[in-house]
Amino acid sequence: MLTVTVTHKAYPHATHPALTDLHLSVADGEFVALVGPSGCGKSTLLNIISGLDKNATFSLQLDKQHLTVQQRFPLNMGFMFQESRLMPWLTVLDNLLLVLDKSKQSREQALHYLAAVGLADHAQQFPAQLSGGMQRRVALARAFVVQPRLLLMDEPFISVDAPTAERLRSVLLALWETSRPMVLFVTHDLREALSLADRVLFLSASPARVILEQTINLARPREMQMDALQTIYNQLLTTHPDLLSGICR
Ligand SMILES: Nc1ncnc2c1ncn2[C@@H]1O[C@H](COP(=O)(O)OP(=O)(O)OP(=O)(O)O)[C@@H](O)[C@H]1O
Repeated sequence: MLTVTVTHKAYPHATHPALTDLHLSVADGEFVALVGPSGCGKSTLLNIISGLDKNATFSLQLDKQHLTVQQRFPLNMGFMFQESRLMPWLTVLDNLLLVLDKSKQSREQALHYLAAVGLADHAQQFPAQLSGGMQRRVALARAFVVQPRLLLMDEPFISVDAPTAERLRSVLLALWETSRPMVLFVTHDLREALSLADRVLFLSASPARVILEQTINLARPREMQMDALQTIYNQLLTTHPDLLSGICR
């Protein structure tokens, strides 16, 4: 179990803190979606957890052990951002090897994950030779190739067309089912959150707090359970219309 508490985060010269007293936890093997309005602090939160942002007062506990910034390696974190963030001068394979050591075993592992996302035949191509959806699949493979215990995803399927996003979500779930890392998945999109997560945490406007939590006890793939999903969706919209303002429904 990972427990996160952000006591205070303010950007220089900002009139208000970006985050105060935000608390959440993720169980082993759990897929958690974070849904909240634009600007509430979702990316800030992931940056703090990842260690990219060190200017915050916060605590991370893994199985009740406090983790300092230097001690995060047990989490073996994988990342996926709003853009693919591939190195354009490296081949697809080398983009994966960048996050691994240079052993023969790593190369095999990278090729294994490229095959798992359907890109076995594209290992020697450069990112610019791939479509946007294929580049996201490379980014997914790169996130999983480190065999993360924690995966941080910041709106990874934003600005791709709906069928491509659907395909990427099913690739993500297939990868996740094989190793079951803890996932924190940020999205504006309530339907995306409900289709993926075990638990959805709804965040308030800035500074973000968890104001509602919804457990989704439905087997995956959830396209087979549209009626049950629609019921949860309708209940949320009926019972919490104010909380869901600013979220894509
Ligand atoms: N580098 C920065 N310097 C100053 N203020 C920042 C910086 N990054 C973010 N902020 C501010 O902090 C607040 C939280 O931003 P953040 O990007 O974390 O929100 P978000 O919920 O991820 O937004 P979105 O959903 O639009 O991506 C916002 O008010 C934003 O303007």
